Amino acid sequence: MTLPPNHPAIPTPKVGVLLINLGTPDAPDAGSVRRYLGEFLSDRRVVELPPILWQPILRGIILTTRPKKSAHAYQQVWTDQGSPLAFHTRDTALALQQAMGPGVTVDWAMRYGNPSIASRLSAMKKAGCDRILLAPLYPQYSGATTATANDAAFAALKAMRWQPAIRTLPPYHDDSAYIAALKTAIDAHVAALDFTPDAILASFHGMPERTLHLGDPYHCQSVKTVRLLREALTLPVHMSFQSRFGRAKWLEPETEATLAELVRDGVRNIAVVTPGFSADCLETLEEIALRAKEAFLSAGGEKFAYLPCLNASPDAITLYQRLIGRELSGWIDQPA
Ligand SMILES: C=CC1=C(C)c2cc3[nH]c(cc4nc(cc5[nH]c(cc1n2)c(C)c5CCC(=O)O)C(CCC(=O)O)=C4C)c(C)c3C=C
Ligand SMILES: [Fe+2]
Ligand SMILES: [Fe+2]
Repeated sequence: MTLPPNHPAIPTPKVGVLLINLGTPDAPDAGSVRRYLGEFLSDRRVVELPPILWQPILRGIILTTRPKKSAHAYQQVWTDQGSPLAFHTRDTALALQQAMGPGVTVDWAMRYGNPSIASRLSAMKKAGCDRILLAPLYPQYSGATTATANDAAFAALKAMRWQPAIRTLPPYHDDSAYIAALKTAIDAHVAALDFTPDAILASFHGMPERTLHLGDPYHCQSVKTVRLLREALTLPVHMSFQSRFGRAKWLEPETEATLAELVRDGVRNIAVVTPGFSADCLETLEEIALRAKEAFLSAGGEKFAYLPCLNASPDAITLYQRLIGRELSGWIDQPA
């Protein structure tokens, strides 16, 4: 049968993996930060208030005051490669592509800002990917991170006549490969320090406390990660939540308050890790490595080290190959 002239060419089927992270402004200036925060904080998975109440506060107060302050913070961590969150996520995709070989197409996208999930899904589709694994890089599941990343992907698929088949990466907070990657990285970073920490503090991004009561598993999954880390590491491991936003009650204990309390309990030398972040970003490099350090030292602490996220390290690539290879079972001949 001859195909009609407008019939789409049928490409050779390919498997794709889309790594997804939160998103970041395009530049560290107030205008770019305002655009980014406007999109991020209008997501009802992030701020769970009726738009009729929230949008006037967002547009009238937050977006008129916060972008300038946040832009200043971004300037302190920005590099010649751009925003750390973006370039670490890009480097992770490039290294994973190398590791997985040409049988799988690995790409990356951001939930807010660029490159958008819709644009990368469309590019993958054009490149012939008919089976795509969405991989939100959040070890602990939350509606505000994992679910909204998948929502954005499904919203983009809604506009496609011929959709690829989709799978999504489950949370990996208690996966032995994740705990092993964290342990290897933490042990190596601690061994390279010029002091021996009295303790480790694992600081997770906070969430409004009501999300826990409404059934979001983020808090419990973070607690389980810490329990498993305690079993894997020799140093004592404490836990806290950072990055408070707004007036509601957030998960406790809060990071800076915990650091001050640790000093009161006699801890002088500390190493802080952020196992809930797959890549270093504003919240780790500015809030922890700069501001929390300052708070710890002013409270009477003596030595503070921030240990980097897994980023695109060989440990991270081994981890993602394992997690992703498992989810691609039946889609590729041999799980990676
Ligand atoms: C209601 C507000 C927020 C919720 C809920 C929230 C959850 C949440 N966020 C991350 C990871 C990241 N957040 C980052 C920045 C950031 N987060 C909020 C607010 C909420 N986050 C704001 C306003 C900002 C922007 C910076 C600022 O103005 O202070 C980032 C870093 C982005 C970057 O560009 O580097 C990450 C990563 C998680 C994991 C999470 C829930 C579990
Ligand atoms: Fe956040
Ligand atoms: Fe912050």
